[in-house]
Amino acid sequence: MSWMRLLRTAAAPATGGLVLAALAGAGAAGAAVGLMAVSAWLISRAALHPPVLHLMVAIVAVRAFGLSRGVLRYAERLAGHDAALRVLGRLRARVFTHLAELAPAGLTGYRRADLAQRLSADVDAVLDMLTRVLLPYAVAAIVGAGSVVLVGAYSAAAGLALAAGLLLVGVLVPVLQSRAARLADGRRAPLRAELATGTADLLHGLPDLLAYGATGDRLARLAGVDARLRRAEQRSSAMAGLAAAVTALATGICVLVGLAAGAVAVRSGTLHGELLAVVVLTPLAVFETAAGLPAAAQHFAAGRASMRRLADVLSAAPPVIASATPVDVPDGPHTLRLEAVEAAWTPGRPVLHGIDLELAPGDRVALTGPSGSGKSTVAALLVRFLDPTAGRVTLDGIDVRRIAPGRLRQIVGYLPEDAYLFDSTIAANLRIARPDATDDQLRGALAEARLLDWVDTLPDGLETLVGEHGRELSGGQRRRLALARALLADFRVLILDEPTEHLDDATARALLDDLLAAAGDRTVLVISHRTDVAARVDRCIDLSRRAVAAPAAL
Ligand SMILES: Nc1ncnc2c1ncn2[C@@H]1O[C@H](COP(=O)(O)OP(=O)(O)OP(=O)(O)O)[C@@H](O)[C@H]1O
Repeated sequence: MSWMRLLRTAAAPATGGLVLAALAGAGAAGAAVGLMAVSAWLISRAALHPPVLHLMVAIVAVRAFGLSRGVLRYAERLAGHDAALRVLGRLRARVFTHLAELAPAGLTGYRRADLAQRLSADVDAVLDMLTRVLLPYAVAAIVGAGSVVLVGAYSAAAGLALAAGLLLVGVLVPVLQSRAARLADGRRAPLRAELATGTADLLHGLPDLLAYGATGDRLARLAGVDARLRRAEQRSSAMAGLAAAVTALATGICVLVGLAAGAVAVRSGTLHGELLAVVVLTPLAVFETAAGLPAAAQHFAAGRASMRRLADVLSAAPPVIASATPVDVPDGPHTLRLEAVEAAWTPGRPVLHGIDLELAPGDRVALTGPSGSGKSTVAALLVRFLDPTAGRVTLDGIDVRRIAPGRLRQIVGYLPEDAYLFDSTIAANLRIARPDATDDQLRGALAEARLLDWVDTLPDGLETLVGEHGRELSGGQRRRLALARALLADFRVLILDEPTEHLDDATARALLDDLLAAAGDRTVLVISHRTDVAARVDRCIDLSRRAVAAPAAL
């Protein structure tokens, strides 16, 4: 998808509001030009001391232009921002939804901070594109054309000079400036992303960097990126200054040309002396409207770079595509199967080869194998984070590609090793699984996960804050809380990925026993390195004998 198509489709629903804003803006700028023209005539005419009644229409017009300018400017801001903020809201939701569709397999090529940047700053750029680029250009085009006709009607030469000055300030300078800004933005956007990811990396890895005394090196690298970014910003500011200078120069030249051409026309009798001030002063007001265009061109260059980054994310094909006509799967006991499955996260680099696996209702199966043998990939296939490149995954005999992903994930729950805990309360973390759960239901899930006794000792109970990434909890408590959340969701099939990783032996054994007891009659697939898991399950599958390196029959 091109950035232009993205902008067009994003702005299409707000066309009415944007047209209204452009008309109001043109009205406001036109009122400023009218105010200048009529005032110029009024002052010249009044100098000749005519009866005041001859000036009444002009006096009323001055008041009308003066009053309407503010009202119309307000209307432009209101309509323009209302339309642009609606576009912004819709676009942010669209980008977020697409990122959610891409996650997790489709996002491996992106860095988190970079994605956060796209979702915030790059989406915000659409607001600038509409209110600081599109509207100023529409307003300047309408008012510029009208003013050239007005001034040209009195003096063709002054009209031509105004047209040339407006083209210089509104088209030539912005085009040159946008070329320069494109070069600067080509450098600035990646530098900003590098600074954001580098800062996020530094913050996340601070304890380790401090431990190894490596902070200085990281800070120096970030300072280098910052310096390059500053230089790019300075170059872009210098261009803005140059554009402002050219605008001031063009305004002055137009006024002088208007004065010379007007004086000649007055002398030759083709222009009434009272109108000379109109020809000379009107361009001042017109250039006020055009003066914002070079800045608009800069916003355009920055906005286009952001829109390209968004178009790039939005063009990425999701790793799994939901069926347009999904098959319904009724509640009840479910059987999951992998049939001669091959899988790859990256095309051409298979991770699994010829895998068959059946999980019948109530089965307890352990999946073991060395690191990298594809255990988590099997889990990803079962919850359809990834589709097989060959073979199929079925639920009750139905290919999971024909089932709505949301429905499949209501039935099959995946508890990753690093299940995310939000920086909120215990209750809020549990209600992610079931927002309408009562406190009693939360307590029930905590009791099943053997965490209730501990929660009851806390002064704030369910309302206790768990800290960032659950930092206030021990490793075992974090796993149990994540398990309680999965139990609350009431998945019929539970996939537990390395539930006891990084725990000491005694804690790991107790947790594993509690996990399996809490799972009740659910189907459970435990992914684990631990050898003692085998004794606690019905069946044990060792992936090392079935991975790509050594494909073998089951
Ligand atoms: N989200 C992902 N994106 C890209 N490649 C991935 C992703 N997840 C896993 N892989 C790759 O797939 C291969 C198998 O990884 P997987 O995590 O399935 O193995 P594992 O047996 O679960 O390993 P571990 O025991 O270390 O967790 C690895 O080479 C890994 O790099």
